[in-house]
Amino acid sequence: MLFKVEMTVNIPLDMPVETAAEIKAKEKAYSQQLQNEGKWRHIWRVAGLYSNVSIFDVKDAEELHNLLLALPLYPYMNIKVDALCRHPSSIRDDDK
Ligand SMILES: O=C(O)C[C@H]1C=CC(=O)O1
Repeated sequence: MLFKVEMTVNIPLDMPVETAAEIKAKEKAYSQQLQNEGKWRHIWRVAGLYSNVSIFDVKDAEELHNLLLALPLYPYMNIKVDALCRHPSSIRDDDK
């Protein structure tokens, strides 16, 4: 199943810079692992914001839920999820 996920990060202003850098490095490694596994299919920065729009390709909503809760930045994120389905005009074979 495909899901569009919008993540907005709000790191507390009083978090030490080194702590924030450590969490961000873990987040990057986890994100790239999921991208390599094909579960995190796309990630785009929303220009001007500490937000991304991502497409996840997972078995079901429960798998997505578990992946999102494991994000190192999860405690500092607002997350919005929308389920996607194939558009009838799509020319791509992998849009399902
Ligand atoms: O920077 C972000 O948008 C938040 C998060 C998502 C992937 C990653 O490496 O960091």
